[in-house]
Amino acid sequence: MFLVGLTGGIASGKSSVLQVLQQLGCAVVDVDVIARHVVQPGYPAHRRIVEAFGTEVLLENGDINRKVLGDLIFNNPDRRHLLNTITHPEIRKEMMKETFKYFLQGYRYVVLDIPLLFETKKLLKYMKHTVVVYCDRDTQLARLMQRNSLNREDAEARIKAQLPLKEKAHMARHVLDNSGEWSSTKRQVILLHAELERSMEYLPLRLGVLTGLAGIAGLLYLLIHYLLPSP
Ligand SMILES: CC(C)(COP(=O)(O)OP(=O)(O)OC[C@H]1O[C@@H](n2cnc3c(N)ncnc32)[C@H](O)[C@@H]1O)[C@@H](O)C(=O)NCCC(=O)NCCS
Ligand SMILES: Nc1ncnc2c1ncn2[C@@H]1O[C@H](COP(=O)(O)OP(=O)(O)OP(=O)(O)O)[C@@H](O)[C@H]1O
Repeated sequence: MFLVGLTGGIASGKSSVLQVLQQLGCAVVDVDVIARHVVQPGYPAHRRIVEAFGTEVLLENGDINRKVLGDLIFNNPDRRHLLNTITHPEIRKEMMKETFKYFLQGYRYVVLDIPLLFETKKLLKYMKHTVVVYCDRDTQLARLMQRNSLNREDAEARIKAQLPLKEKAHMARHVLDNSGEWSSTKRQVILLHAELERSMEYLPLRLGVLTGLAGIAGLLYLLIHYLLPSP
């Protein structure tokens, strides 16, 4: 099985792309969904967030007030780092569990939507393919302000909390440009899916070649050690 790391910037369109890949039959893991799961009341990360940031980051029902916590961390790198050290190990554990379940189900590859793949770098070495969902800065800002009902300043702070999207695009093996119409992005996703599927066709071939080479090495070993007369 191999892993495909899907990433991008805040509101660049990762979830929308992931949804299409899921509809096409891919095994997908959404790290933002996991990040919401591991901070529910009763989970260790929830307790540690309250210890670190105080009860003002809680709603009346005990859930994390995501708007308040977001405003606290997106404007302050130290607080952001603190939240990351609390949540990221829990997120990674859940991610591994979900990926392993797909492995047991026989999926040949899993697409993981990891917003901070290039920032934290911890998971990069496990990704056979990296995909960046890119859009130009003005479009990103406008979509973020609209989706999260944010003013320009707060939206810019959220964008600045991540590596520039252009830099991420340079680092990725595949780039999907989501600056334009959604129909254009969808076409790019379908082409990417076809490419990932094709790359799997070579897997049995590679396994065959490796098995063949191992067989030849074994035969040579037998020949040298048992069949050839000792000098
Ligand atoms: C700060 C929180 C409460 C804000 O919640 P909110 O519902 O407003 O946003 P949501 O979780 O949907 O995240 C939206 C996007 O924000 C960006 N983002 C989230 N956390 C971070 C972070 N620590 N640093 C930089 N960008 C981040 C990502 O692009 C993400 O896709 C939440 O994002 C959070 O708990 N973050 C810490 C966990 C984390 O790092 N998640 C990112 C995936 S590893
Ligand atoms: N091509 C597009 N045209 C118009 N709107 C779009 C397009 N692609 C995405 N959007 C909208 O932009 C917003 C951000 O998209 P999406 O939620 O998929 O991004 P994301 O990268 O997953 O965001 P985040 O990780 O920050 O939650 C959504 O409101 C989505 O409907």
